[in-house]
Amino acid sequence: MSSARSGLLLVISAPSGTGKSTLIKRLRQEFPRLAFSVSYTTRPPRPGEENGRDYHFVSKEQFHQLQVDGSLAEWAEVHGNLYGTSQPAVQEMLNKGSDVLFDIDVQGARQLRQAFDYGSFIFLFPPSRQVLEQRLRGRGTEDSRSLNQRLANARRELEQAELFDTWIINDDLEQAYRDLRSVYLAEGLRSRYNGELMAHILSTWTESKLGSSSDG
Ligand SMILES: Nc1ncnc2c1ncn2[C@@H]1O[C@H](COP(=O)(O)OP(=O)(O)OP(=O)(O)O)[C@@H](O)[C@H]1O
Ligand SMILES: Nc1nc2c(ncn2[C@@H]2O[C@H](COP(=O)(O)O)[C@@H](O)[C@H]2O)c(=O)[nH]1
Repeated sequence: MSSARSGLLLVISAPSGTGKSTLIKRLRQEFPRLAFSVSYTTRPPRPGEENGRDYHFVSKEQFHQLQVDGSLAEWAEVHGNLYGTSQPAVQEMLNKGSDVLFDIDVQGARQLRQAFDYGSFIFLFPPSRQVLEQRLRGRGTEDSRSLNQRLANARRELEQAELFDTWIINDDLEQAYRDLRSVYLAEGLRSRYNGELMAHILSTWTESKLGSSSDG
């Protein structure tokens, strides 16, 4: 017997360059049921990024209007740009029963913790500062100002890792993916059954116990 459940919220945070997007991409390829919360940002697109798929790229004025309209479930200034989660888009995905994945910073995760009374909050650690810097440099997307800002912010973000339910070290990519996948599957299992179903099972147990005592 199964019961209806609303979608899961899977919130992933990490210092810039740790590998969130890389792992999220793999998870979404394996689990197409997993919807992605496409954020708004005032950051300019990087080569290869697509408006509406990676982000909704907006001006500061447009972002401000979204704030005023109350359309953002959370928002934050991250590495000098504004980022925010679309409240109506997330609501629509949850209403459809989709599981929703968020790639957001620690400030945003903190706000989502308050906005929703459930969800699985995952923090990814880079194996070291040196490796994080290598990955950011290797990605080749940041100018030196942005790179330094992202590295400077990393320490502050790591210091807030206690906010999260699960920590995963993204050293070996295969291992990190297996860990992330396991967390997602375990969350699905945890939310599959609700209190009503458990009460039903308990009630049948009580009845059969009464039956056996009258037999004996
Ligand atoms: N386990 C890994 N081993 C080696 N390289 C990795 C690993 N994970 C990710 N990378 C590489 O590190 C770089 C940064 O990864 P990615 O863009 O996924 O980081 P991110 O956390 O999403 O960063 P941002 O927050 O800036 O969007 C990429 O070039 C990616 O290919
Ligand atoms: N608080 C929020 N943070 C967000 C959101 N979308 C992305 N992010 C985080 O911003 C940084 C930088 O991302 P980048 O793509 O410019 O490298 C990273 O930590 C993201 O997780 C959001 O909607 N809200």
